[in-house]
Amino acid sequence: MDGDRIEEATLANSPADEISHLALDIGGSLIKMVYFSTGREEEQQQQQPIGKTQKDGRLLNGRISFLKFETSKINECLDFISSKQLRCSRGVQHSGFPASDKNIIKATGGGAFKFADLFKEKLNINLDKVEEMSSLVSGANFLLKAVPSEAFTYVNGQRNYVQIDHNDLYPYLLVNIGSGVSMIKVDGDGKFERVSGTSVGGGTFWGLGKLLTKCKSFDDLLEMSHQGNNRVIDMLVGDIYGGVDYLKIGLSSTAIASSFGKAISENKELEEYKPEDVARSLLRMISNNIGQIAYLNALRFGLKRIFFGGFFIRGHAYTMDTISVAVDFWSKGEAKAMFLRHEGFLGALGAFMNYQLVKEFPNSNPLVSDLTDNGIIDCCVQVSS
Ligand SMILES: Nc1ncnc2c1ncn2[C@@H]1O[C@H](COP(=O)(O)OP(=O)(O)OP(=O)(O)O)[C@@H](O)[C@H]1O
Ligand SMILES: CC(C)(CO)[C@@H](O)C(=O)NCCC(=O)O
Repeated sequence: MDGDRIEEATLANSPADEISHLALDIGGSLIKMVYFSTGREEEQQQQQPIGKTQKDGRLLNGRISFLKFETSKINECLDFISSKQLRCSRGVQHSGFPASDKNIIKATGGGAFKFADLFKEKLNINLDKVEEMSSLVSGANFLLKAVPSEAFTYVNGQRNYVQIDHNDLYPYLLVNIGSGVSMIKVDGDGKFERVSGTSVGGGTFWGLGKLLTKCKSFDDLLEMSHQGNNRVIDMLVGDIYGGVDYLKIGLSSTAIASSFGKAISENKELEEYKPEDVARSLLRMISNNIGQIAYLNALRFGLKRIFFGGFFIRGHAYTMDTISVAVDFWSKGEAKAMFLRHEGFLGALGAFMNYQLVKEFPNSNPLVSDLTDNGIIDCCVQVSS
């Protein structure tokens, strides 16, 4: 976790950068941070992509960077902000952002309520709350419209990037798999409805996985699941049907009939199972379940595209594969599961969009297409002069 934070921070924020605006999504498990930083003034002058002052403000080049912290270690996040604030306050004048923004941070997620007093006490910062579902939606819409190659399908171990037609984006189902899962029908910019949710989500995988395998980190649990074999613990159709398929109801002998079902008949203790196999069955059970509920909601509203976000996915091949297969299986190939490269940052990005700074991001701006894998989107924002 620390490694992630430090690595991304170093990459994202060179000494010359000035952080001006920062937004947070403080969730049940993780705090996601998105911030805008500019280069030095000389660089700005050299780089102006459009090179002109707009009637109502000026354009600044910059980059949006992404960081995450564990919510249980919120002090790390406070320390990070506090260390950047010095630079930020110089940057406020330097970049031309209004000074009044200095002590206000846009924040979404439950922690924007829970930790508001802590931010005030420790940093003298007021959290300006942005509603969680609307943040998720504006973050997803921003990424889908602004960032080329943001969305992809995952089929047979292959990522296939999807070109999004801006005129044909809506409606879609957004499934955000955080600690819990929210399912949102999105009909346009700011037009959405949370149609379903489930408490069996990323927190369940991490919580149960930690108890059952004694692993120390989420990434270790994922890695374990990668090594494991779910057939050791899951009861398959073939286990019940003596090795044959049950094709009349569309189930092959290798389909899971009952997640963790073998643990009953085998009469073994937990210690007798390999943690890797437990992790694999757990990941499969939760991913399948989410894929199925997502499909049912897509069916309910006639939606063909389902975008999956949230930090549970973590770009993990087996997770994406299980979700894709579940959606494909239940929809008989009618609905498509799609994933997002900035999966975990939808809410934080949405809260950031609430500053209404980013004016220039469509594909026409060449800087935007320069998305790197280390958590930075170059962009151009418009500020009042
Ligand atoms: N380094 C990590 N530490 C903890 N959980 C992680 C980590 N990486 C991925 N996860 C997974 O991501 C989930 C949290 O995802 P996310 O940050 O999107 O949700 P959240 O905002 O914390 O939750 P909610 O929206 O329900 O409040 C965890 O429950 C876990 O399954
Ligand atoms: C409560 C939230 C929205 C907090 O992010 C999330 O954890 C969630 O959607 N949980 C699922 C709750 C339910 O719909 O059963």
